[in-house]
Amino acid sequence: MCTRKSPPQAREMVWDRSLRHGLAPLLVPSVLTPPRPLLQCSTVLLSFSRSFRKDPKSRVDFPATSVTVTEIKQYLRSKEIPFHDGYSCLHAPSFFLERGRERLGREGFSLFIDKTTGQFLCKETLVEGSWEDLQDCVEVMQKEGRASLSPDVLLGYPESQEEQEARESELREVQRIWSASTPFSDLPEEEAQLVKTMFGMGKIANATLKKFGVRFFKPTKSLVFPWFGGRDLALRGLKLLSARCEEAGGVAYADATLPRPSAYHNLFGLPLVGRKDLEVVLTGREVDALAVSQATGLPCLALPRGVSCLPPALLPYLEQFRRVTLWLGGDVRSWEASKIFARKLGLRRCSLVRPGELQPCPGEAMAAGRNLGRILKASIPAAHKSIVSFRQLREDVYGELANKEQVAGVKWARFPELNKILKGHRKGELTVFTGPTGSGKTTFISECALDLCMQGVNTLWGSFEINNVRLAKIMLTQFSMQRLEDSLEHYDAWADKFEDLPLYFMTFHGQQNIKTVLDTMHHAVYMYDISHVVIDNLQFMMGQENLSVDKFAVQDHIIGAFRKFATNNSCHVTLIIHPRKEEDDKELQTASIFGTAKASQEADNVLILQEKKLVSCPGRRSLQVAKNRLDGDVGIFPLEFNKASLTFSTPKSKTKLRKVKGDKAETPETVEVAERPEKPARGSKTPKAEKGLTGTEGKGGAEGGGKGVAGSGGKKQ
Ligand SMILES: Nc1ncnc2c1ncn2[C@@H]1O[C@H](COP(=O)(O)OP(=O)(O)OP(=O)(O)O)[C@@H](O)[C@H]1O
Repeated sequence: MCTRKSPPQAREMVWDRSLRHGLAPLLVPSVLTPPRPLLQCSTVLLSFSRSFRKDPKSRVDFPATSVTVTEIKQYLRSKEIPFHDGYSCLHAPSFFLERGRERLGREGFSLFIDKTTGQFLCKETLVEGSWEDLQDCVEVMQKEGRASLSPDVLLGYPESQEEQEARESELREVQRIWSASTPFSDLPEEEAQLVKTMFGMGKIANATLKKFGVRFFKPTKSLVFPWFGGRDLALRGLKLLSARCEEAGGVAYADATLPRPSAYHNLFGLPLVGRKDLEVVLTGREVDALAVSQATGLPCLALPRGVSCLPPALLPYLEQFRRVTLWLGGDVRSWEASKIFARKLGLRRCSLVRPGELQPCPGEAMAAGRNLGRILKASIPAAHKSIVSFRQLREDVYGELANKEQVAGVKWARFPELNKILKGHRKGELTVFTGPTGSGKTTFISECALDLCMQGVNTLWGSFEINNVRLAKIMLTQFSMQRLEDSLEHYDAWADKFEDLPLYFMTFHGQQNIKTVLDTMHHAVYMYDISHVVIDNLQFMMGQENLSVDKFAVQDHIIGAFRKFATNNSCHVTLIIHPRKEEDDKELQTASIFGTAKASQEADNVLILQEKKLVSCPGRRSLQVAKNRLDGDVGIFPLEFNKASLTFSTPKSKTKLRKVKGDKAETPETVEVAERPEKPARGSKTPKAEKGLTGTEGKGGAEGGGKGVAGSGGKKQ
């Protein structure tokens, strides 16, 4: 919605800051400096020379130094600052409040310090900053013998004129839409009912809509959800939800926010929560919050970006609740998200509504006449023990069986062949990807990851070989499907859309220490709910390890660490590994992956970019799935490269079908899939796979597609 541009200088400044912190949001949109949301932006302490740029992203940067909760506690104790250990934050008395203004007792503690990042927020004055800012404030106070500090002691950089104009024009737009939209009680009854039906909230009363301030914007036929925030509960922004009837019969919903999603930190319903409320229901959609609130009378909040993320900046606002029930939706994705968010919120206080036929999302449950209170009562505690019985697992198992398609993961839009073989992209898995040097590994994985990212998979890139500008250029070209060099006038329009993708880059380049990389990945998962990390490539983590140790052992250690990370964080890791030196005319096999068999054992999926070095057909590539832990189907399909858009596709003309020979797949002319093979006896060949089965002809080939896979069936951690 916002199209203003920032001057190049502004972009550079933000970029530099991100570089310093090791993690950069893509082409940071300083462009869209939003109205200051619930939180103040990062700040500069006047008494110090260290400075921070005031930009909307600053609050989500990677900390210059990581801090542990033990260190935070030790520091507070050493400074004799009382604190209370909360769920995601430590609570302390705010020193930004004048003496006497603060409320007494623990309940009055209004300074919240994130236990994972050290980031702080004073909920009374809305001053916020990094862990370093907080220490600076304490030092100044103690040095000057003061009991409190004025909130103004922390100042942000002044906005550039352009930034200020952009912010003001955005605010005007928010106000314009808000005043032009109509409260439901002012709509003719018939029209109001029609709109409600269109948005699946036929049973929501006008009184509920009024309580939450929901309106209708006629020009775009959208629902308007307001964001009231700040100390004065002023209008900070809004979300517009539109509905469109599809030809197939369903209704498609689309939303847009002002400010843009990365700065839209509205916990919808927050102004209705009382200071003393101890229980809350979290939903993924505003309409669901209305349903829960109306049906149960419980405090209910909707997350600003649904199931895609829970920004840590919102955590202080959820600290007051002793019980949080997550009812994010009725599908597997919502279920996975609720388990991940519960970890951030503190497992002990969270319970989850398990999606199921009788437990769809709240809006649907209400429409179907279900008892929402009863569904909430039946929610299950998020904390689980490490040893469970089948009784505790049986619902999970049933859920997986009943929702096979959703469990199979996110489908690629550009690679239907990959869906046929791998079924989808799933959280918590490790994919190892290899291919000859210079064959196009980075280019291919870039498009594969972009495809998923465009469908809402929050993605983090670790590109150690090529720098982020080049990588972003490749991705933007793939995104726009054209040579942007030839149409620079379209650059900004595409870049605007590209900026809204949930895409982040580590700013490392060249050799990196595995611990630093893993720390950054952990941080990104916490901050942005990353669910796909791409590492290009493993060899760049080998150099800094102790070289007196066998290099294969080092590689195995690194692969083990990524495996563990993927499992523990429900995050998919795609790891590019170079192959060993092979003869040029030979196809690669799983065993060609550099190092020991550990990579293929630990991986859930092994993908190989095969390159056929034919004089008659140079540059011919195909993608082989050599291992697929989900259901064992393996196969290979040809890829055609479009040099202008840097994209891959399957050639349209179908020619002769070639056979898959176990791991040694010949370059095919069309898709070939071999179903999961029976395990061969030790030492024997994989006869059926070697016969080259395709389609559903039979079962052959080991997990990994055949003889090249050493120790297939390696255990997950
Ligand atoms: N199928 C293809 N046909 C021709 N050129 C290609 C193909 N795929 C990629 N390229 C081009 O080849 C070059 C190298 O591609 P890329 O960097 O993706 O390879 P890589 O396998 O990742 O390389 P490395 O082994 O150095 O990591 C790029 O300029 C890219 O545009």
